[in-house]
Amino acid sequence: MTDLYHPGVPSGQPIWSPSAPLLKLKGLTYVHQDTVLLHEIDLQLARHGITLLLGPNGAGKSLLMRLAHGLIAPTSGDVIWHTQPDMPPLLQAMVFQHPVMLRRTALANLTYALAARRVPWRRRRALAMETLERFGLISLAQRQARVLSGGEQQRLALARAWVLKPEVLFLDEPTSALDPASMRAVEEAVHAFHAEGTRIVMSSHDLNQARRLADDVVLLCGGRLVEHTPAERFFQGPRTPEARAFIRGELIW
Ligand SMILES: Nc1ncnc2c1ncn2[C@@H]1O[C@H](COP(=O)(O)OP(=O)(O)OP(=O)(O)O)[C@@H](O)[C@H]1O
Repeated sequence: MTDLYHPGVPSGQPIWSPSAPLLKLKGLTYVHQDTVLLHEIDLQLARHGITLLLGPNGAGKSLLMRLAHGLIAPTSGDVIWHTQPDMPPLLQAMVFQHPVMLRRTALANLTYALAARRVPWRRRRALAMETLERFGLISLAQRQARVLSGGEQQRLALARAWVLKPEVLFLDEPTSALDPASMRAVEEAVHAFHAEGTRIVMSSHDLNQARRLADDVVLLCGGRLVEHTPAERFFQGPRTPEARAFIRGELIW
């Protein structure tokens, strides 16, 4: 954690700076049964923006997000969130590729999340209904969440994240298997989160989507970080042969 401390300040006193990276991954490595799934990832993410994780199947995108989100522990290396001193940890949420819904109605999935956040019960229903409306789900409020279609569940998962007002949101391929209208709704939601100040990190296989959404792009391949570049530069003139091949639609491993 030493580099979160200003070198000129005695006794390691932390210096808060809004321009410092929000997240640093340092030498992040994840090994499962002697197989190295993530190799010494060094990555710094700015405080604001939308980061797209790209890469072929099995590149390690989900693993990277689960490690950063704290769902699993790295074998070695560090996940360092640079937050203001004396402030509570950042409020984070993650929406999975196949969201897990509670065995309750769509509405109750949201009110339950609000209860877990200790929102007073008098306010929960109104907040949940307002959010369902926003995500085009109001007509499904009383339907069991687990019988909703894949696209509806994705939107409900985003709505559930929305009511939590997270400061950081990880999205794991949130539009895979969605029809064009649902995909557009999810992308609008991503923009809305961003407009509310939520830091977004998401994975996708859709290069057009990455072009539409990304401020910066992280390309992973075979558990290694190949390139981390501002989105415009990534699409106009990627630095690495792997990134050039990936944009051409060629397989990279
Ligand atoms: N808990 C785990 N135990 C063992 N292997 C795992 C585990 N989680 C992920 N892996 C392996 O790690 C590699 C990276 O998986 P990950 O899900 O991160 O890939 P991805 O880039 O998100 O792929 P996709 O685009 O197909 O979703 C894969 O080879 C996967 O089989």
